[in-house]
Amino acid sequence: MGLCNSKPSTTPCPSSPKSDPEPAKENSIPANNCAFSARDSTKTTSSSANGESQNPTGEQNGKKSPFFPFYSPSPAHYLFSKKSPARSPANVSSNSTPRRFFRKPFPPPSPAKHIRAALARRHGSVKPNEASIPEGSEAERVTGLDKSFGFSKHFGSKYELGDEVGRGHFGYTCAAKFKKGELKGQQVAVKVIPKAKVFSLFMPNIARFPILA
Ligand SMILES: Nc1ncnc2c1ncn2[C@@H]1O[C@H](COP(=O)(O)OP(=O)(O)OP(=O)(O)O)[C@@H](O)[C@H]1O
Repeated sequence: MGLCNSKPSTTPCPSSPKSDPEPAKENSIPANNCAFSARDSTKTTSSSANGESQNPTGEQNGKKSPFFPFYSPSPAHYLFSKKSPARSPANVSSNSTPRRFFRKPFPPPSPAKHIRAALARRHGSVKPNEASIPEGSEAERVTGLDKSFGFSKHFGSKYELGDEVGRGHFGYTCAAKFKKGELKGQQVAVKVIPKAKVFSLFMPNIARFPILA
């Protein structure tokens, strides 16, 4: 399929019947200017007067594409055909990478661990931040800090809560003072995060868990 844009020549078109002894007349359309000349020529080459195929490879070249109902020069149909070496079972088994299904290296973290850790902290069976390793001289400084993050029941007995000094996304910050101990009277900032917000944000699946509610 195509349009011939060349000038009309005096040589006869191969698709035109050979039996026509006279050259094309002026008012007739020249053979080279005719549309679909390639399709017509395919027809003429693929069959002869005897009905036998003159072009043995013509059948393969003129094969219809599986995607288009007409002739396509694309070799795509060969890839999808059973003759294609890419589809042969021998090549599939020997050359292709075998399919392997790997297991996940680690299981996904269970929310139950967080619950168990919170319970352990609450009941004192596990020291808070036991796994953290202080580095160098920082160890001495860190030991003085209260790192028992969590939900302290005795907060009110330790600190005197003051005014709110600011707000964040998760909670608000208040000024507070130590009530007793060595740090008595020292002012600190206490960040208050409502329990409901913590569990709804970080652990939405166990927000209504009865133990921590
Ligand atoms: N030690 C402090 N002294 C004085 N003001 C403070 C202190 N800590 C926090 N604030 C005030 O509280 C505000 C909120 O502090 P916060 O740490 O909650 O901020 P944030 O990290 O943005 O919050 P979030 O993590 O919830 O998004 C701060 O913008 C600041 O104004």
